[in-house]
Amino acid sequence: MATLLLDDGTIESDLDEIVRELAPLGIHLKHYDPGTSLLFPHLIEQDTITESEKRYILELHNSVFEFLQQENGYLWCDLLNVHPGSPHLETLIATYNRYHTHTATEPIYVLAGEMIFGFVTPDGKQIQLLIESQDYLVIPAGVEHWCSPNATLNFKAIRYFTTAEGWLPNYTGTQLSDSMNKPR
Ligand SMILES: CSCCC(=O)/C(O)=C/O
Ligand SMILES: [Fe+2]
Ligand code: NI
Repeated sequence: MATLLLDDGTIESDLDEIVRELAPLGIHLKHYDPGTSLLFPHLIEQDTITESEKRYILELHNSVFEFLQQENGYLWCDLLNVHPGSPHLETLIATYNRYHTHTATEPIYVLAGEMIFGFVTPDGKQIQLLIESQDYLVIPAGVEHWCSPNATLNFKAIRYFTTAEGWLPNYTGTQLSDSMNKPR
């Protein structure tokens, strides 16, 4: 289940409260737990997944989540797998852990593991959202965010795309706030 860290150090774990905090940014967050992870438990627990295993997971996932593609007009999706042995892991982390926007919506459904997203609220405060398996997050085009795996470096998620080129980061230069790391 998702967890939200507010600028003043408050930690929210109530989904309705987190949804309320994210609403001014137009960010959508749901927790869909249709049991799809039971369709391929052994696959999402292993670090590496072969291309044919990815296709198998995507096929089963899409058979249950077809409504997401129909409701939102997603054109295609892929399975992102991050694990401690991922090639070019440092590059992937450095690519996305700086504030950026996309010209397209960034929808993501978490299959396993955790990922942290950072956002700037309309009043300029910075918040951090931890998403976990069965969380579905949709970041609207143009909304500033960064993202990074947590210390486990494990994350498997379905990424949906509404454009052919996918999510190209446009960096904004906003500095990550260190207010959360200051002693209280
Ligand atoms: C968590 S998805 C992988 C990183 C990415 O594509 C992105 O845009 C994060 O904001
Ligand atoms: Fe992004
Ligand atoms: Ni659940």
